Amino acid sequence: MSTLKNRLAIGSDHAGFAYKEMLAHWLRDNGYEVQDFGTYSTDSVDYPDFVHPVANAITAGEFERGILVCGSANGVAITANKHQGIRAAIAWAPELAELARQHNNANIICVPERFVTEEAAREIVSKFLNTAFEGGRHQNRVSKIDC
Ligand SMILES: O=C(CO)[C@H](O)[C@H](O)[C@H](O)COP(=O)(O)O
Repeated sequence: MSTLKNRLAIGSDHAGFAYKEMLAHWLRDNGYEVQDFGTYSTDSVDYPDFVHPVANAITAGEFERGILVCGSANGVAITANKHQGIRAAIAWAPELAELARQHNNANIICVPERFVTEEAAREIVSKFLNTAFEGGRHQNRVSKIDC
């Protein structure tokens, strides 16, 4: 049964394509419903073209959480965070994904394909999906992000 909790939006540019494909297959094998917003090859593209649709789908309430992949994760994070209500965090280690959920209530995790292994990428995404926001003092801060 499809619930918002197990529906995920995923996107990448060409430099994140391989890991986006790997992560999408792995997540589907683990029971998630994954909508792939592209890109769909390693042909050079512009990451904003594939980030904005993911961010828009989340802010529209179609998904609670998203995964974005590019070479360094910088481009996809910078772009996603232009959207009100998006809290996109870069993580190159599982601990950073965990903190992004615990302290920042991140709703998008950005993975740097060119700087982490496939296994690390899966661990990062797993931490992102399986860590709760701590609220409390952190909620006061998160509530002040959108201007
Ligand atoms: O924004 C980025 C760099 O900080 C992303 O990592 C892109 O994937 C990267 O810029 C793509 O680089 P390329 O040389 O055009 O493959």
